[in-house]
Order: sequence, then structure tokens, then C-alpha cells
Amino acid sequence: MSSSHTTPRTLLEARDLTIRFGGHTAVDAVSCAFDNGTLTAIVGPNGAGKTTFFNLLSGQLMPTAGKLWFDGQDITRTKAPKRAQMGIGRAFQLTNLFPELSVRENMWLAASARTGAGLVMHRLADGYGDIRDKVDHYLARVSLAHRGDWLAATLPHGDQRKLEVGMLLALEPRVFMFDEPTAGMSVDEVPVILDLIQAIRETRDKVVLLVEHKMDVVRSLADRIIVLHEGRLLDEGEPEKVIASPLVQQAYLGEVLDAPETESPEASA
Ligand SMILES: Nc1ncnc2c1ncn2[C@@H]1O[C@H](COP(=O)(O)OP(=O)(O)OP(=O)(O)O)[C@@H](O)[C@H]1O
Repeated sequence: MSSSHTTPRTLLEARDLTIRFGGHTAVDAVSCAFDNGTLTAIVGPNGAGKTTFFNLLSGQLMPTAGKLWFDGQDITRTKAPKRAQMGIGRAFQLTNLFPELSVRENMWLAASARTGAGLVMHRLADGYGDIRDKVDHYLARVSLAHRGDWLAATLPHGDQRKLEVGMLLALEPRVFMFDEPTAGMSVDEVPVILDLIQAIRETRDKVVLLVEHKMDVVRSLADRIIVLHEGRLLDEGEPEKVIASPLVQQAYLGEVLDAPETESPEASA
């Protein structure tokens, strides 16, 4: 393993990662390493480059300059499907779902993605019991066991988000990427998702990355925050310290960045 640039715990590392769209540099020489067993929240004002940075990590976009390593391998030019196969999994905002397939079939596709046992096998065979067990397991994990036969398109929005997270779990990646995982969910559904993310973090051998605007969610889950501003890495470190930093407060001027004092129980709902 060519890991002169990594520590043993580092699973994913970006070095001077940059992408330009015409004259606009959306991500500008960002360097950071993500260690096994950590959850990093990526925050920043609107247009800071968070989603673009995620796209560079998952392979939806290729960088103009810079390097990316996964588990000691240079994956800078590796395409998104291959990265997913290698263990970099991303939950998209509902675009991963197959609306005309059932919840169970969607889960099957995710659970079998690495084995190549496609949907036909699901319909035909009694074999593949291990995949069926996996599907049952992850359906239960996201509280959707009772909705296995529903078409994904007919699920309420909150359940679609749960299905999406369930599919990511079923891929069993080593890097979990969540892009505002609770967006559009009702207050009572949010804890299911946050508990799942917390549980992944507690396995202590995965990397979890979270783009998140809600600072209460960031505080409750993240070991570390990375702040992007105008495409650059503005600050990083332990959440309370970073949120309180004058530089970060300044970058958020004009947006609501809640101060890090103690919250009332209602405020964190
Ligand atoms: N394909 C593209 N072509 C041109 N400019 C782009 C493209 N994708 C992103 N940008 C620009 O790059 C900048 C960063 O966008 P990005 O969506 O990554 O920000 P963000 O931090 O995720 O914002 P938000 O919090 O609003 O989702 C913006 O100025 C955006 O307009």
C-alpha cells in the first residue's frame, strides 16, 4: 500500500482538491483526511462548495487539480460506480430510488450490488438466502419491514428518505456519505435517521461524512467539522470550537448560525 501520505487510520484523503467551472473555482485546493471511526460534518454558507466537494469525493465530478486517496490507493480518476464498489457509498436526495420498484426490490438491488445477483434473481430464485437476510435486516433497521411491498414512489417522503438510508446501509460501504439526510422529514421522523447515523459512527471502523445545515444535528453527531467558504477550507476541528470561531461566524454573516450556548430541549427537536 502506497501510504507515505497517510496514517494507518486514514481511509480517505484529499490533497489540494480543486474544481473550476469556467472561471469559477467551486472547490479550491482543499486538503483533509478522514480517519476510520470518525464522523465529519461539512458545513458552510450557501454556495460554499459542500455539494461540489461531495461530488468530487464520490466521483460524480472529476477534479481540475489535486489528488484523492482511498485506503492508500490513488482514486483521483476512478469513476463513481467503481468508487461505490470499492466502498464509498453515498445517499442521494432520493435520486437513488427506483420509484416503480417495491421497497423490498430497491433494498435487494442495494444488498446485491456487490455480488451482481440482480433483480431477476430476486424474482426467480429461492437461493441467495444471505441477500434475503440482509434485505430483511436492513428493512427492519430503517423501520420499513411493514412496507416491503409498497412501490417506492407511493411511500410518504419520510419513508422514502428512510429507504434511501436503508439502501446505503445495505451496500455496506466503508465510507458513508450523507447529504442533508433529514431534509424535508417531519420532526418525529428525524430521530430514526439520526440514531442510524449514530449507530454507524459507533461501529468505530467506518468513515461518516455529513453535509448538514442544522447545527443542532451537527453538534449531536459530529466528532469534527470542516467549514468550507467560497470553495476553500476555512476551518476544521472540534464542533464547539469551530462554530464559535470568529472567522466562521464572519463567513456565515447574513445566514443564521446559531451560537453554541446550551439549547432548550425544544430547540434541538
Ligand atoms: N456544474 C456547475 N457549473 C457551474 N457552477 C457550478 C456547478 N456546480 C456548482 N457550481 C457553483 O459552485 C459553487 C458551489 O456550489 P455548491 O452547490 O457546491 O455549494 P453548496 O455549499 O453545496 O451550497 P448549498 O448549501 O446552497 O447547497 C456555487 O457558486 C455554484 O453555483
